[in-house]
Amino acid sequence: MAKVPLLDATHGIDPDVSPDGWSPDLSSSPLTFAAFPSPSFLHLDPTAPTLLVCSKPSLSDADNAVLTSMDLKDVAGATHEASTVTIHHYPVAEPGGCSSAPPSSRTRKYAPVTLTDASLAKDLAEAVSSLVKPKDPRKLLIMVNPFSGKKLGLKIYDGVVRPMLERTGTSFQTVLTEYAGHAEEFVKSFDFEGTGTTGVVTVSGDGLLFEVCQALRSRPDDVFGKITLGIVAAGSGNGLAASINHYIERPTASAVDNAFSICRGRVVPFDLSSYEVAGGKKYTSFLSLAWGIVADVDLESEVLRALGPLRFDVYAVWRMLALKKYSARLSYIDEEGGDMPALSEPVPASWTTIDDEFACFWAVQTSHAAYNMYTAPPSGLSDGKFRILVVRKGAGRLSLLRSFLAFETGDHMEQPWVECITCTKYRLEPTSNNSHLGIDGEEVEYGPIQAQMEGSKTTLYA
Ligand SMILES: Nc1ncnc2c1ncn2[C@@H]1O[C@H](COP(=O)(O)OP(=O)(O)OP(=O)(O)O)[C@@H](O)[C@H]1O
Repeated sequence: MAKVPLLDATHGIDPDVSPDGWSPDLSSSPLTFAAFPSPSFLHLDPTAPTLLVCSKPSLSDADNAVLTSMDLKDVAGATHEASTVTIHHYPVAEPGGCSSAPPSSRTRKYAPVTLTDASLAKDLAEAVSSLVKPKDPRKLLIMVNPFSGKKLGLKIYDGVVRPMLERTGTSFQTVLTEYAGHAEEFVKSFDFEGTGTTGVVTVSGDGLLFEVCQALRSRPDDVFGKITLGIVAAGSGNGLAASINHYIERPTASAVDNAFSICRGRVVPFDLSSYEVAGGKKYTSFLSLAWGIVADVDLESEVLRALGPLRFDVYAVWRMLALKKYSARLSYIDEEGGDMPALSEPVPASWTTIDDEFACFWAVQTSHAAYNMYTAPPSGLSDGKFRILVVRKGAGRLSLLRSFLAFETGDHMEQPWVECITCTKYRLEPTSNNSHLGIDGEEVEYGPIQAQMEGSKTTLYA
């Protein structure tokens, strides 16, 4: 079968046609217009970024039938082996019937095409790949926690992430963490520049990415501004993955979606914040600070880890029945710029201060603090604010229980006993010594703590 002429892919196509910045690079190369033996033909539709498998070699044939179509937004790449080309197509499953449910996660659909000769297969695979691959050369450092959540980290890596990275020709190196602190040690001394590494992706819960961030902040080379972070959900809480899913407007997105975004290289600005605890130790955070009942549920429920995400619900009920009194001084301000006072000094007079008992205290900077906790509906991934959710004393167990149930939908924002404080700097000084402090789900030193929003210091695959 003869190779049919090239279709000029640049002609008549608006490169900005895709509303969310996923427009393929249609200016780079015309797509080879290749003949399949069936007989069917692969076209790039000149009016939309779509690959069409048609029954005729020319789109202009009036009686041409479109056998199948693939939106380029859903194509991760194409590979070839001998004369077979495989187009790696990951469309989003639409809800069935008349359901009004939102589209769910991506699933892989094979589009294997056998051509008459290997060089044609190579041309076609390269042409499709060049349309969808990120423009800049990339190399990713993938860190996998085999013990995240229900210990599915390795399975998700081997079953989803590694094959997709390979299929899309993404360059990467992988480290399986062997103990808590391994990722931090590794990243601290990793040669990003020498290896040409441009991104760090964890296949884990939020905890492993938190570890990576502490290593990145400790480096002298300000590497946050030079790399992109990514996460493929494999943990128990998965707050960042849930926030990304919310950002891309697909709440049920899965590890396949996370990996797809990483392979396609869609990058968005991402906020980081800086925490300081007594003694001067600092932490970098991307998610939350929990104290009081929220921290107790998150950190004390570690003993129920075998239950997976259910451990939070079981422990929350117990903690609410045996409710403690948590008292603290909370000070905050919502201002751009300005320095943070030393933790040992009083806060400036311009700050607001509350001395009280708090049934709940949860400071978050993304929409979701966990996969089922839509804690801060106004927050995105980079809006430069903390949202502190506070329930003060007097609300009672029943109200608190109603808030915990409402966290899943965000309805707590309508409850009169829930305050949502928006700020860029805050300090929490616990005056009761009966709880924990957890940054991004990881326990830190108990005592006075203060935080400053640093804004979009880095980027994130989303
Ligand atoms: N090989 C390992 N063995 C034991 N612990 C590890 C290992 N690798 C990493 N860790 C630690 O495990 C902790 C939890 O990891 P991770 O966040 O991946 O899962 P998770 O706690 O189940 O999820 P989430 O943080 O979303 O609730 C982290 O503090 C990390 O330091």
